[in-house]
Amino acid sequence: MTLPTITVEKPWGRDLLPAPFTSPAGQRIGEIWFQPPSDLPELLVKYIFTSEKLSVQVHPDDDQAEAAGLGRQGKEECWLVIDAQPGAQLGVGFDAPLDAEAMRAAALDGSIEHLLTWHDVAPGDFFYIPAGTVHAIGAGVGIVEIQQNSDITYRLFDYGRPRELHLDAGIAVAHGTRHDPALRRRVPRNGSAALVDGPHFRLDLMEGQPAAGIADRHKGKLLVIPLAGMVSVAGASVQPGQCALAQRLEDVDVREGARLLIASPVQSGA
Ligand SMILES: O=P(O)(O)OC[C@H]1O[C@](O)(CO)[C@@H](O)[C@@H]1O
Repeated sequence: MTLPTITVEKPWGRDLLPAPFTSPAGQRIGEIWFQPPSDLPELLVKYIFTSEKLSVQVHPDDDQAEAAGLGRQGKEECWLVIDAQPGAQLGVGFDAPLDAEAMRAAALDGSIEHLLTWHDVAPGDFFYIPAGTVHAIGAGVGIVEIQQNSDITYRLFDYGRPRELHLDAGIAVAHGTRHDPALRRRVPRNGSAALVDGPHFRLDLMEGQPAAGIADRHKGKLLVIPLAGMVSVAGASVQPGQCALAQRLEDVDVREGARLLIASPVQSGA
């Protein structure tokens, strides 16, 4: 089953989207969401296309989301860069430790942007962003984002745009620390790679038919996100730019040379 999409306007989005996406005239689209199916509600897949920086922001974990009365899921997310203009960057974690008071002051005067660790990025760069990591996606990138199905973003700084900030809530959950280098990597141009192994979901990049071992990681329903080439789920073609629900990995057929991401939730206790 191919998931329905929602196009989301964003002040940092683009007037023109890369194929196969199209932007309605006069709208600045920043995100394409694939509506989570009712029988796999834990994960949300988005494409993100930027022309300006996103807010400097942070997300809560499961316990913090629940304590705030915002649902049972926090928001851990990960990004695979699929296109990047020269000089495009992602800001993740801080260069040096920062306490809550200094973080608040830096958010208020905007200097927080310069305290983040900014990474030059290219297609194939992959980042896992645990809840509590202060981050900002930069201008001129295209990203596939796989995240817990939660829409809780606490904005700490928004470059003066007239959107709501969430300083108290954000600083309460933000870690004033560096991003763990083990949580980022450049994935190979060819071949398969296990990208995320919990705690909330598993994510694999696959080329061609599933390699041995992948079936052990994705035992139940999964989301299929083709990046290039011919992929089908239960006999129905799924194109790059689409996302489909598969009942099981055996239903996914991948033609030689095709590349795709597959994602499945980690059930608690699994
Ligand atoms: O508040 P902003 O700047 O629009 O950013 C929100 C977006 O940022 C992300 O958390 C990515 O960092 C998206 O999942 C989310 O939709």
